[in-house]
Amino acid sequence: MKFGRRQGTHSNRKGNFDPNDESSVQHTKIGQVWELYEERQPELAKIPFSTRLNLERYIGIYDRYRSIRALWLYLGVYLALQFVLSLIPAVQLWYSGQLLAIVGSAVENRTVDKQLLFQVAASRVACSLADLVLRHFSNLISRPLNTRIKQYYTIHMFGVLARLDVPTYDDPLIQRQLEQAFPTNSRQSIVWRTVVGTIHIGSTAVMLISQLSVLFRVLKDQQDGPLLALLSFAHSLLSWTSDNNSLFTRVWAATTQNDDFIKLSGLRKAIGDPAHRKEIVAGNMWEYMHSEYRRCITTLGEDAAEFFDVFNNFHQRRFPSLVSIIRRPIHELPQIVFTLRAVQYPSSIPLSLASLNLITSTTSSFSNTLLKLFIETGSISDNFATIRKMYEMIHIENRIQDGQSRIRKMLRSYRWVYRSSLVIRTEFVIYPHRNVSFKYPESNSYALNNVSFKIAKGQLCVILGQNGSGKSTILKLIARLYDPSEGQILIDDRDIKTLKLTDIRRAMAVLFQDYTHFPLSIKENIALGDPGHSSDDSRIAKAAKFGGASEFIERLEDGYDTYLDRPVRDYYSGLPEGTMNLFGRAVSFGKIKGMGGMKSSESTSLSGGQMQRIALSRTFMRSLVSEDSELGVGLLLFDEPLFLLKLIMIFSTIFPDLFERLRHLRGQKTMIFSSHRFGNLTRNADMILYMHDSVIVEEGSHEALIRAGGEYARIWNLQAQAFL
Ligand SMILES: Nc1ncnc2c1ncn2[C@@H]1O[C@H](COP(=O)(O)OP(=O)(O)OP(=O)(O)O)[C@@H](O)[C@H]1O
Repeated sequence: MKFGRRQGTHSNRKGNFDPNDESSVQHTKIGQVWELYEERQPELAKIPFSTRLNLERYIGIYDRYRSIRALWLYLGVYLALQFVLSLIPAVQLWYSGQLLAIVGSAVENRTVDKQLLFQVAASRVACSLADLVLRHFSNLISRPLNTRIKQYYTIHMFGVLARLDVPTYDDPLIQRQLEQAFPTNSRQSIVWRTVVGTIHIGSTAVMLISQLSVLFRVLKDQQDGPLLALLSFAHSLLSWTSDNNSLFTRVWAATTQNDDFIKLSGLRKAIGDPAHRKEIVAGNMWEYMHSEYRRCITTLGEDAAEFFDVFNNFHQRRFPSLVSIIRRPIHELPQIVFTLRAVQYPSSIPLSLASLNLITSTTSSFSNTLLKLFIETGSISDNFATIRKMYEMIHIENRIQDGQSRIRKMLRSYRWVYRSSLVIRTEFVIYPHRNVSFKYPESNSYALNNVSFKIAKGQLCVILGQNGSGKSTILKLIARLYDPSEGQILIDDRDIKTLKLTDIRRAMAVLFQDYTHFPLSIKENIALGDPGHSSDDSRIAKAAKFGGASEFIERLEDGYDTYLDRPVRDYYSGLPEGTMNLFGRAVSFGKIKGMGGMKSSESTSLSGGQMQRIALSRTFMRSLVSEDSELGVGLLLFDEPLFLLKLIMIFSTIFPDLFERLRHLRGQKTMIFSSHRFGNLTRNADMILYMHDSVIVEEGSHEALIRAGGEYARIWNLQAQAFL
């Protein structure tokens, strides 16, 4: 059998545009690898400012910026500087016109007004110095402006990201918008780029209008002045249209379905990623990978490149367009007009030469400015749309909607009932699942199918079942990471959806199977279990002790301050260690690294089990809250915690009464374990839910299930002895 890619299955998920819709999308194949899809624009939309500006959108953004008051002073000065800077070319042009007048009168009267000439020359020098100084100040101001805007924007985006729940965050549409609005490696924020771009468009417009009016005044009395100006402008405009192949102003996307290129990219990624190094070396994979890499590159030739490189080559290979061919003779026309005029009226040569020089230099700077203006207006409206999206993202509704009832209120009422037994702090008494069914977003099959069960307060429940049977999903629904597609989950007879999410989350501690480590210190990693006590070192140490992590943490060089994966990389110069530099000195970083306290490795390796102990300590940190808080953790959820299960297995053989003690230690806390393992844990569980294919097939205590003689009993008899 040969594996193959499914053909013709373009995704129709939300947010993907359909490349088969040829009426709105133009498809171009760029070489063997890349497919470019461009949105067809109505002709009118290619003209900047032709589409209606929706002012209300921008006013909304302005309102938000009003809150950063310090910005406005900087911005005012920046604007004033840009305005003055945009007038300087017109002033310079005016002085050039004065020079032209001096040349004209010199030709006519054979005398030069020396004083005026010096004045004009000095003024031009002054203009260019003023330009230099103003630009310097403008750069000085732009730095703090950029930093402040970027910081404001970063905090905003952190908030946007932090508040999203699991299904919302996982939505590919949201992911794409986040990537767009929150580029990770850009030095300038899109907001600052847009502010600068908008100001630049304004100042360019001022510059063009002021230059044009001065040029008109200077040339209107010159012979052939208007004609020469017209020809030069025609050339500038044509050069803009013929160069306008750029992708800047269009909506486009490029993809590839080329197997060799995809494989080549995968191989390149794998070889450069330290995570794969162990397997590559131990599995002796490098020879195969190298030969495959070579084969793919050889097959694809020049096309084995990223999109922009291939796209540029593609355009360079194309024959010049008709417009760019016509552009060449038009470029020479002003010279031809000047030559003809000079033959006809030799005496006018100096003046015509000066006008020609003035016009060509002005129009070439015009054409550049115009080109930039067109590009910027095209991309600026996209930028505004992106910024607006970015601000609106704070209003993205989480898929999991918050409830209104405070658990604290429930607690009070229970306190009243249980006045005599104040030990009871949490009232997470029962967790019934009522006919719950659930499908993951974007999935067509049930992960849970009509599941019902009931767990009483303080019970130890073990959910058993094979891979993919739905165990973790139950825990995720109890933690309200997702909501059931059908049915209800009740806590103390209240629908979990009506309870405040913060209260639910505060009242439970979860250790997920696919737990993660945050790129923070070990101390922070544990403290995040209970952020309210993050500066309480003794509590963190206690949690680490419970989690079985304290011993190895204390042995680490930096102890609790160790970073497992340091999020900030060190920078080194590019000279390779062990080689000679230009002056014959051996390149060695040893001394520098020693002085700077830089480590040879930027990550500290721990074993899988040790990693799990840190995650377990975080869970215990959370459950310690219950010891001195009014609303403590009442429910502990453990998703296949291998380390904990192993510990329980070992200790239960040494201390036969372990489960009694656990029960006592646990107090009123309810515990739910998801596990594959049959053993002491299941034997001592108050309740076992045995799952198969998204359904609970058996339910009860160990004894009851053994008596029932079903699947649980069968597997217990086959396997359990090994785990005891
Ligand atoms: N995020 C997800 N998106 C789509 N489907 C998912 C997702 N997570 C799990 N599933 C699917 O839901 C079903 C139940 O998965 P679940 O993780 O609950 O199983 P499990 O019993 O915990 O398995 P394991 O013992 O391997 O952890 C599986 O078919 C799985 O493929």
